[in-house]
Amino acid sequence: MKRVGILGGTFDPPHIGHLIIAEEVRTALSLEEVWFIPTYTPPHKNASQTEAHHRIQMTELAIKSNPNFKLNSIEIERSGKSYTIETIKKLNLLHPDCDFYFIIGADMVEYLPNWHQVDELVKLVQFVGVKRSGYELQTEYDIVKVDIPLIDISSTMVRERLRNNKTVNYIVPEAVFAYIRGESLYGFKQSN
Ligand SMILES: Nc1ncnc2c1ncn2[C@@H]1O[C@H](COP(=O)(O)OP(=O)(O)OP(=O)(O)O)[C@@H](O)[C@H]1O
Ligand SMILES: O=C(O)c1ccc[n+]([C@@H]2O[C@H](COP(=O)([O-])O)[C@@H](O)[C@H]2O)c1
Repeated sequence: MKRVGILGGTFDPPHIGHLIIAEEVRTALSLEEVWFIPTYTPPHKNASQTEAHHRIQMTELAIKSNPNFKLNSIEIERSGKSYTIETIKKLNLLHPDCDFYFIIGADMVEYLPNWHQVDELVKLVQFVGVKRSGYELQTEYDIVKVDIPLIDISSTMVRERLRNNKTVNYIVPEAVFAYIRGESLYGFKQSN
């Protein structure tokens, strides 16, 4: 069986935290690939203000230098609320040769009890949790924990910095920052 990690996310925008956790888990668990799956509408947040096509493009730019990272647009194509159980059922059907590992930060680990049909979901896919500042990795569910360096970066922080015209150089990959500037996303106005 091919061992494949999944990193689902709103990626609004993608940042180096996403790339680091994907690579740390990939190497720690000997996964062949990690598939980045942008949500259409995240189940637990307000709909993103950033159109899906921008989030897809930015995710593609973020992962392009890593041959083990792939973009999968299954949730964007499905539209509506991106319940993970629907995605996993579909992926299991489409890829019977793959064993999937769904990577989540500790914020999502804490939230797991509220996920749609979680008791069935945890039987269909192996969750992998990584630490995140301000959240506990403790859970009643049978997840694999991978120890990673703590990365205190979030898309919220990136959006906030851009709104205040602060640079996000090195916090997001260079090509993503160039895309944000080119498309004038998040209210960023280039002054230097
Ligand atoms: N710095 C980080 N450390 C660990 N996990 C992270 C980090 N950033 C994101 N993740 C995890 O990556 C997945 C996708 O995250 P998402 O795209 O929502 O980014 P985010 O930074 O959490 O966004 P926002 O700030 O808008 O909520 C989630 O499982 C989240 O927990
Ligand atoms: O299916 C659910 O109920 C569910 C609840 C919360 C989060 N998720 C998934 O977890 C991933 C991270 O979510 P987010 O919104 O923090 O980017 C993304 O793939 C979401 O679809 C899924």
